[in-house]
Amino acid sequence: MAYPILNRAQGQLEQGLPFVIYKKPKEFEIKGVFQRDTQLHSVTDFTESGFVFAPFDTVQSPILIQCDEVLSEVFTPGNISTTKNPLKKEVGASESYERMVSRAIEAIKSGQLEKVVLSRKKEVRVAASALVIFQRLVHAYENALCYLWHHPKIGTWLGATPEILLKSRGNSFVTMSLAGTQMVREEVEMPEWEKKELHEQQLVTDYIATALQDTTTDLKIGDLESVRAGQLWHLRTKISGRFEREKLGTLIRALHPTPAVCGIPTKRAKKFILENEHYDRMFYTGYLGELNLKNEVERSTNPRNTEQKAYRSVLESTELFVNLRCMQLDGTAASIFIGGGITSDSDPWKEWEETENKSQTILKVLLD
Ligand SMILES: C=C(O[C@H]1C=CC=C(C(=O)O)[C@@H]1O)C(=O)O
Repeated sequence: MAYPILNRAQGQLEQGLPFVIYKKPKEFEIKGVFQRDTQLHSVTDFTESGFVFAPFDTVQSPILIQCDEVLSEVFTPGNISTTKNPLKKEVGASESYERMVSRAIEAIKSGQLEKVVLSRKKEVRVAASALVIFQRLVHAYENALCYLWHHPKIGTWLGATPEILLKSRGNSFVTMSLAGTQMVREEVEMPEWEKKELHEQQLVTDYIATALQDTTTDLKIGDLESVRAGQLWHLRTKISGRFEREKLGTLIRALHPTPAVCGIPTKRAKKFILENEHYDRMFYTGYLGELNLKNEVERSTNPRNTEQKAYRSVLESTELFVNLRCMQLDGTAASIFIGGGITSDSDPWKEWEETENKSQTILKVLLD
């Protein structure tokens, strides 16, 4: 294996011990958090430190992998093969998804909901191992958080997500409103967005801004941007501000689940999801990442004086991502999770196609 940290992960898998290996967006480092026993730790008040893995349903506690050992290794980007042929799209499975989307549109038009994010699970057989898939992910998706997470009492998950839930250091934080999807067409430099997508994303931005008002100060809503995630474009607005460190748990609870993965109003959208999707999302559309992790930061004592030596200080930071474009791996059986936001302007067939397009992010790294 190209990286010793991957051998360490392989050893952990063989011994049936919990771990996570991951690469953050645009960073050139693979990190690993390894736990020495099989205990299932959970997060209770967000003062804990470790790697958090939270389900969509807030009724269940987030899981924590404890930092018994933390390793990191320089990552060198390069091409490794992923499939180049467009994969055959599933035929015939679309009807029940389209019916569910139509029910959601009716609920929205009748005023019960404003927006709801619906999803499904796609099952495929794979020959590649978890570690091989992880390596393909980190090479294919430079701008995503790519991860392989394992706990013997829960299972194995992998993914490449473009969405930040919360990034905080000291008293400042950044989050984002990400919604609206279209396929990349290489002949078009920048995508054009329809009213439906702009509306869908604006709903998310407005919701987040309102949800954060009581817990934060100096709230800034950034510009609307088009961002690329693999073969997909999304609309994104960065939202930043300041908060009191002791309120980290309140902030996370205010953000999750955002209308980018659940809907508006949250409670009714969640009820609609639980009653209509007919499968368990588990950790898909939950969140994952570093919670109160100590990171060494290089600082200059005086930025104007270049001769003065830099010194290292240790800062606690939290960096959480929404668990999108992910899969659960059980031996050779992979379940890929995909979904999309439904508003009154949605077209059931297009929504089905969007989930098919999103599934390519993971399918691309599964085939041999
Ligand atoms: C729920 C998913 O995407 C969300 C994030 C970005 C764009 C979305 C959309 O266009 O609908 C969704 O809100 C998913 O990819 O499974």
